[in-house]
Amino acid sequence: MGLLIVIALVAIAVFIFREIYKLQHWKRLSVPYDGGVPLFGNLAQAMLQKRAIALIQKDLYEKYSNHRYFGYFMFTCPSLVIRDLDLVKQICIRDFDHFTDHREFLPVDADPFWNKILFARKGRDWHDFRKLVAPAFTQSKMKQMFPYMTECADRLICSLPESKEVISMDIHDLFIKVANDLTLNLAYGINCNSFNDPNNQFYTMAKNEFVLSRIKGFKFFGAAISKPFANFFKVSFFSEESKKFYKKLMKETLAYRKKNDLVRVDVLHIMKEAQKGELHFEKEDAEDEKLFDPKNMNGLGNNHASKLRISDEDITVQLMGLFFSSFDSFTTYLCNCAYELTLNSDVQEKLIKEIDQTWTKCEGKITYESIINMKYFEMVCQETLRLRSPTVFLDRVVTKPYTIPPVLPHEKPLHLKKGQDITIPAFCFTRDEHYFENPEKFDPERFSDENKASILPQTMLTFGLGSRACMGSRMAVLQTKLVLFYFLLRYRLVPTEKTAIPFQIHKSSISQSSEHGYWLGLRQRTDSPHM
Ligand code: HEM
Repeated sequence: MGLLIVIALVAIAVFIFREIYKLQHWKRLSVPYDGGVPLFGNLAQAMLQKRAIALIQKDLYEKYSNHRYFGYFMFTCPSLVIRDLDLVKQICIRDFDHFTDHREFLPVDADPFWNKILFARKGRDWHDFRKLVAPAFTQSKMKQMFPYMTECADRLICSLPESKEVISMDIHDLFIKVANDLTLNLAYGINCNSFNDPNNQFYTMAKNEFVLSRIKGFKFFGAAISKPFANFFKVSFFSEESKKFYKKLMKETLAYRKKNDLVRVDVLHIMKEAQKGELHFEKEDAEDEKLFDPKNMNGLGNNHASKLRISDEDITVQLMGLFFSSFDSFTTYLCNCAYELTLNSDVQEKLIKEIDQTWTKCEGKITYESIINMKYFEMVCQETLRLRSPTVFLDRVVTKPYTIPPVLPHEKPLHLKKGQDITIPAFCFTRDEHYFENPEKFDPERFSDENKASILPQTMLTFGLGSRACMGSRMAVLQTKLVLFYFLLRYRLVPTEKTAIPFQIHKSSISQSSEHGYWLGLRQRTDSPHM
């Protein structure tokens, strides 16, 4: 017993010493930094739910306004925060081969399944996998899937209740059902109406699995501060039950298609094409090819022959990732856009006018081109991506040693070792007056033809930058437009007593969602050309 106590005390002492030593990381590298407490680093206020991570980063970003970078602690992990836009470009694009990976969210030993998702893959394995699936979300594929998206969005919005009164609701509840039904349709070709039948197995499973709960948050915090904790408790991103559910769903869908000789171009079909090595860029996807294709790495370039094959498990996890993105980032984006339209009725009216005109011009038969060519809609979506982007920061890990040469008089060469964590504070750039005048104002005119040239691409990082940028950005924006299109054809959004004004960023979320939900009013339109 006595020996056990001694061992425990020694282990605790070693742990504390390591934590204190880690907190000196930036001092040893002569990088400016702002303290941090053991275990929580600079995020203690976020853990106590007193200040959102976005705002903690913004405080530091403003404090170090004379620096191109500064140090901070993401829990126990020392991370270099990049303030300078040229450095952002260097890291994400020019010298990308030194920064090819994301930080490890869950160790492979704890959760091998999660580590098969493209986002979590590393180095050469990531490169080869991305190359195989890159043509999956291009313009030509979106066009092929467009009729399903339209039909689904229209059907869902049409099944909302009729009412002469303003309907007050948390629009997040509504959009999460939309996200479920749209994703199920796009991924597996399954039609489902979660408004009419909120207890259907697909929605129940997805809601339990993809809406992050406090318990999951606690598990992930444990994993973030201690790899042994993650490995010991086998902390995993998805539950065993949901893995089984989605594996079975895939198997049954494929069997049904085979039996009935059915071909449907959806994400499952496209992934199966990639598995057979039959997925390629189309001629019209030249722009996407530049965007989605990963860059050559470590000089191996295109001559490297990949032996990588896509397994059924790989497909299952990518489809679950699609659900997660839809439930999390896509729904937040949609809610934030609806919120800003509610508060900015002049913008909403202008958009409704454009929607009505488009509907009338197409005689109710909406096409891909008609949505893409709506200029004001694009401006509204871009401004939402700026002011209310779900993405608060990007992350990278140094995968090959790198030196940041000095530029400012007070700087020395900064040698970054392999494994050094990097944070790119996307939220802070969108709130910086150097880049956006009156940054807290929702103003789609920033993205008009006359004004948009002055916006620096590195300040708009919702979907990331460079070879690791989001592959679903086109799909996310297209779906957002379609849902809002059909929604605003039938309803106007108005504030109610319960609408949280001003917007407060959720204090325990890593994305920019609202602390007090999205209580908005829906007023049925009497002037709609849809009637
Ligand atoms: C509004 C919704 C979305 C937002 C804000 C978003 C944001 C992001 C961000 C910030 C990244 C990391 C980029 C980087 O580090 O440079 C990312 C990666 C990724 N996203 Fe999205 N995403 C959204 C929706 C989607 C959807 C719907 C899909 C699926 C079709 C998707 C698929 C991916 C994939 C596969 C990656 C990993 C790319 C790689 O590592 O090579 N995303 N996303």
